[in-house]
Amino acid sequence: MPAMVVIPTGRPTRRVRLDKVHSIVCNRVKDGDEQFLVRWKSSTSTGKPPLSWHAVNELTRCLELVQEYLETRHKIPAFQQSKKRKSPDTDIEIERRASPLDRRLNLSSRTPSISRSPSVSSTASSAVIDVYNGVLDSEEGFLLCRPASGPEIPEINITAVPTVDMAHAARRARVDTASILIRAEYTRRLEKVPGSKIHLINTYDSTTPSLRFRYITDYILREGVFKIDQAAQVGCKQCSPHMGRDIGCEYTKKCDCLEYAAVDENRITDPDMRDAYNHALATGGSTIGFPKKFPYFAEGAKRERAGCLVPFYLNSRRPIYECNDNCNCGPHCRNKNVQLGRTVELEIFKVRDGRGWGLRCHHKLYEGQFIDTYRGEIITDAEATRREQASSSKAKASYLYSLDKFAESEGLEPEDVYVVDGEFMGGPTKFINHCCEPNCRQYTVSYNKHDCRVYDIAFFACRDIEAGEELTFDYLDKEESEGVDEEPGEGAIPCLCGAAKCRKWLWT
Ligand SMILES: C[S@@+](CC[C@H](N)C(=O)[O-])C[C@H]1O[C@@H](n2cnc3c(N)ncnc32)[C@H](O)[C@@H]1O
Repeated sequence: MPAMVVIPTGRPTRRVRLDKVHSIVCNRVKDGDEQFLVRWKSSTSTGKPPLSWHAVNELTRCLELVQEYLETRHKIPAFQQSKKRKSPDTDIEIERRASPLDRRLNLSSRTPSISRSPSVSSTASSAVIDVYNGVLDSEEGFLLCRPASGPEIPEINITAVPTVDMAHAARRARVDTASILIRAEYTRRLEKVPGSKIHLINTYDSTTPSLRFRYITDYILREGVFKIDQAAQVGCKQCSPHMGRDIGCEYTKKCDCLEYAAVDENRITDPDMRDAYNHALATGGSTIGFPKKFPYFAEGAKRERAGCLVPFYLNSRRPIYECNDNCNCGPHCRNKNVQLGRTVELEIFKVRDGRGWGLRCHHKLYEGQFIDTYRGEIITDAEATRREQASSSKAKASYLYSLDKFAESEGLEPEDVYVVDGEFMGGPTKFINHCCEPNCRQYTVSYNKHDCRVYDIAFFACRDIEAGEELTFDYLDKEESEGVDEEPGEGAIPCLCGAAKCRKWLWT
């Protein structure tokens, strides 16, 4: 019995399963359909893994692979074929010779494919599926391909795919439908992100940010990372929701959450208290019991300032301590802001000058306004080093954030510091580009003063920002006094921020 190629019938949509696909190796237009050559995963390592052509609407479950292929399509390696040998896709060869495009497509669809003999027309689609090195099968509406051999099955060595002709045709074939599907999938995912709407805007080309990225709203803790359980968080016990204006913790001397917050020196008017405070400063003693600076403007401030970070915190590096669910101050305490999540509408947009994608706000932002947090996987320092070394991208460092704010004060060794990796999982703030004169800044926000290893990194506007202006922050984020090296280090990326005081490198 000859080996079979089974094409499922009777199902309107056949979908290729992501977990079965190794990669996409080529594309073409056939019978008006944008098609992609799927390389299937094979249990045995073979130079001849199963391959088959699929219309893009069969690939909606593996669009990230289609996207990755399209991003490198212009540089797909073409393997030189011997003059005598025929391309496995003779029709593509014809596509290349003829012109204009429509004629090429018509011709190609009329030209018999050499692999037709083992393929069977599907009732589900007009397209004929060319299958190489394998047998195509259906399983509960999904397509699967398994390795097989036999005289009826055309064989191709994977190292010969794509051929020069295939690669040539692939580069010129239109991929509009694939681009639309990829964008629609990304937009669908954005719509699921909690909080105000996030738009995707690209007036520049047809690309979409990577579908490999997963939107998350909370950290994902990886192996070796421990966070103090929420139930064990210490809350403020002396406060109450009704301490005057029903806004929770307004007596900052009482609030246990603000125990370690910055002291409000202006409110130390009593001479004895001033002496005690000066003594604490001189000896590095505790500042518990002194009036503390409250981080956010209250409702009594100008309407647009309510909830914004006060200048003291905005211009300093002091951590912000917010109240938490175990506090007595109630849900409306004005010391709960970052933890309530993003309220501003954002736009991920394609930047025209080679910096990739960027982030901007759909409406005006006010100085001190909270934008969003940086999210990602929390990994150990060792894992961060491993990922950096394994990454082929020089840009990897720009997705890694050390949670080292309290390392010095708490005596943490560098290897005990956790790192947030936001490259493949995170939020829209992943798209904030660097600027040497930025309009945003990142701040440490803690909901649990006893956890010095896990806290939030929150972005706030450091000046008023007009609607549509790109949001940026300084990737170096050094203290004013630290200074910046002039010479670029290994892996430094030239800075394209265009600021008058540009340091020329993303980091040095
Ligand atoms: C955290 S990502 C920011 C989002 C990124 N533009 C994207 O498309 O995904 C950091 C990367 O963006 C690029 N980038 C950000 N700011 C830049 C700048 N000022 N100059 C050049 N490249 C920049 C660099 O490739 C950097 O590694």
